[in-house]
Amino acid sequence: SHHWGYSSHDGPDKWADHYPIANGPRQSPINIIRSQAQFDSSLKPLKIHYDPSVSEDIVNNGHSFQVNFLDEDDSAILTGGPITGTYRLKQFHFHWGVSDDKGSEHTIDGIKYPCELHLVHWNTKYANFGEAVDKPDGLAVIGVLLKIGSANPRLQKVLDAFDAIKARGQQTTFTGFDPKNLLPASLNFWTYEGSLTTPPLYESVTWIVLREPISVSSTQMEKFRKLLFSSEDEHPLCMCDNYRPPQPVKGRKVRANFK
Ligand SMILES: NS(=O)(=O)c1ccc(C(=O)O)c(S(=O)(=O)NCCc2ccccc2)c1
Ligand SMILES: [Zn+2]
Repeated sequence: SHHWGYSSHDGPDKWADHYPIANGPRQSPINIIRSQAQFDSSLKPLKIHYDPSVSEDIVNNGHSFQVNFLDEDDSAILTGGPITGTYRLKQFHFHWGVSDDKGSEHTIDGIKYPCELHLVHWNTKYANFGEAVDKPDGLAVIGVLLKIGSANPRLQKVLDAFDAIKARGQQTTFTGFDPKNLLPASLNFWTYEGSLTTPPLYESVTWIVLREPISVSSTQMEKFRKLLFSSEDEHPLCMCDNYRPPQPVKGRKVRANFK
């Protein structure tokens, strides 16, 4: 498939050339305007049960790095919130900026955060991730915003793996990691119907964006920026600004499970 990226010649403004859905009716991310979010008392609490033993490896895929999970059974699942049924954790990854003033995909009242964590889950009504990925109710992604503050010790194991996955295509084992430790204390969330934020941009994601950010220090962010988009034998390109800017809401409702 066509190579895409985040530079001026292959970045978000060019994605519609090969992925026309980029201009579709339910694209992500969006700017969440807090005053326009509607409290919905019918939203159930989010239930997140992650068995840490099913994390598998950490990979530099050339546009971010991701921690992959074994998803052959219901060891790491998401239920409740806006979704019906059971969704299995497939992977988590991040998006970040070249400086602390940008990097998140979702913005809150126009505020950009330096980084955003995405935990990708697929609906077990489908046989596997590949079957679910392009269905309107196929995926549920939890978004967690990171804001500059004290160093986050929960991120340390991830940061320590970066030397082994500096370049595109590199991977290393990454077992026993519990991403529940990356979540904030409160599971209050906004939710809306959206899409993948990278090509193929399928409109298959129920987005669940947590209201409470987690902390990350500037020093820790500098380590994210030492990763490379490029492979070992290419000219080194800093992996940063790997975020898509907010997309038109096109009449969609954003609901909140809190007032
Ligand atoms: N920002 S996001 O949560 O929307 C997202 C970003 C990247 C990816 C990815 O696979 O690289 C994914 S993914 O894990 O959902 N994979 C989507 C691409 C894909 C399609 C079909 C088969 C395999 C991968 C999601
Ligand atoms: Zn993402």
